[in-house]
Amino acid sequence: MLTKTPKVLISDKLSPAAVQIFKDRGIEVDFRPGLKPAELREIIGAYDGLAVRSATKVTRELMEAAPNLKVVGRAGIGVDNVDVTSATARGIVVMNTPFGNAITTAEHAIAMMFALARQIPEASASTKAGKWEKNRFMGVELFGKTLGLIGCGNIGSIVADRAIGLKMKVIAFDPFLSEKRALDLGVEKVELHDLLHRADFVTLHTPLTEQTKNILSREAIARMKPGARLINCARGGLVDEAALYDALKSGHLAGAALDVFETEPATDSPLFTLENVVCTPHLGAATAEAQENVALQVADQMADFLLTGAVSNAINMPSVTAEEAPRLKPYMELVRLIGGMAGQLTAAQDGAIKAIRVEYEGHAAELNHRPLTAAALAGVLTPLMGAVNMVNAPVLAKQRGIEVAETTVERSGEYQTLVRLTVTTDRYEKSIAGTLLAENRPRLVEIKGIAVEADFAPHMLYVTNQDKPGFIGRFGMALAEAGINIATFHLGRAAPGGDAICLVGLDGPIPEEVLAGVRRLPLVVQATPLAF
Ligand SMILES: NC(=O)c1ccc[n+]([C@@H]2O[C@H](COP(=O)([O-])OP(=O)(O)OC[C@H]3O[C@@H](n4cnc5c(N)ncnc54)[C@H](O)[C@@H]3O)[C@@H](O)[C@H]2O)c1
Ligand SMILES: O=C(O)[C@H](O)COP(=O)(O)O
Repeated sequence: MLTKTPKVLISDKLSPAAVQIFKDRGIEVDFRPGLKPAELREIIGAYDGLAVRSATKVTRELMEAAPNLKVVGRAGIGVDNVDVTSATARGIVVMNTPFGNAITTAEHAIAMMFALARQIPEASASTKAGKWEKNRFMGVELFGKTLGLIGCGNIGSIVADRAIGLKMKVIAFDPFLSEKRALDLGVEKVELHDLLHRADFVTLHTPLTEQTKNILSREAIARMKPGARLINCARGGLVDEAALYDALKSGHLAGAALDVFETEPATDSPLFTLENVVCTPHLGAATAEAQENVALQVADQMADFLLTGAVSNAINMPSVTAEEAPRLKPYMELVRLIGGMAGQLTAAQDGAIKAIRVEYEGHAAELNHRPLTAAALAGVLTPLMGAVNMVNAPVLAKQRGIEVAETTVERSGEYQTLVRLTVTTDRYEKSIAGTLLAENRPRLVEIKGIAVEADFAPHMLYVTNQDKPGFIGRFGMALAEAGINIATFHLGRAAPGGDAICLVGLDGPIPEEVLAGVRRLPLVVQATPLAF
């Protein structure tokens, strides 16, 4: 959430509805579709949010030039034009609008299937050319034919519904489609080789990922039923275009309808020379209704995130609803503080973190934990790795093999609400717990199982010592002699004469030589400066 007015750039042709939403929500917005990549890199540094369709390539280089960028909003579904891995590493939220153009795109796939079956584009061009070639265009019926869906998610299932209405038999290959969902949709779940062997029409509806890239390879195309027709309204990279050309040219396939291409804009392709190929320039989502839907949705989602911290439809972080965001806000601060303290103490002791556990007790147990745990991880990791936020923290923790666990205890103990964070390194385990007091004031209540009540101050000094007479006097004197004012002073101990903790709030950072002096005092075990 920002304190200054956020600024958003719209770099693709979005409906003007998006501009209006941003303005209405008090966000500064610039509408600059059609910028060249270098021009975009020049100006992106000024923006907190970037709204795109598929034309803008949100690359690592672009994001490196965008130190203020917090959110990329995709007005549409496919995010293959966004380097999500780099965005995540940089702590940038990537969100899309998963449903806004699904019906429109499914309708386009059905339109393409009809266009292929009846050669409508060629027949139209011939008729307009005055040829009246009534005998040239012999089509095929869809009735009773088998339609093979590769990918049966939002769009695939709408295509299935419409095709069943046309009395087609629908089969689907989708590893994530359950038998129950297939049954509900009225489609038969099959393996890819079976689908290729049986389908008269094959239609693609998967995202473009490392797994789906080239899913219709030369070998897969060779296995398609002779005379079959292909429809691709998903992504160009799903199909080997050279192999498709060969299969169409040889007559192995009867036709293909392509809305998407490996390289876009596609202004030249051998496929364009073939009569049995129908093409549209990535028009799947191009209806007034769909464009209005995705523009409104992406603008609202981005505004919610920038203004309130609510997160919907993010690809790379857990959701936070608009209702949850204000409830989570004070806890976000609490976990940032206790996480930051744990991280600073870990950094001071040079331990390699093996595990981080976050326990939520009482009221805290009732909250949406995933974003809180992500924020706690960010708190721990920031002192060790530099700027980490709740977007990249879980990924960084995973990359470093840190085991992350969350537990909830519904019943509250001494505090009505409590969050305890435990960091386990290769050498020790350290826990820090905090609560929220009246008006959501964060309060530290426990360190290493020892009760220590303290407010967080921007500068603190954490000292562990042996609980023996003389420490407090010498410690106070050391700071006083250096002219350092103690703002707050908090003590705790495991047992009389045992390990003790002293946490002081200071008016500013402690100078190195004073810190060294404190470390040399008798009974002091360690002294670590903390900044929040
Ligand atoms: N032409 C256009 O203008 C246009 C418009 C919208 C969407 N799209 C494309 O359509 C794609 C699908 O959109 P959606 O809303 O249906 O997405 P979705 O996430 O709802 O569905 C995708 C489906 O693909 C399945 N899948 C994933 N990997 C697979 C694999 N290896 N093999 C088979 N199935 C696999 C998933 O399980 C899921 O069910 C988008 O990712 C986008 O690239 C294109
Ligand atoms: O993935 C999508 O939503 C479609 O490919 C639409 O792309 P577009 O917004 O560039 O039309």
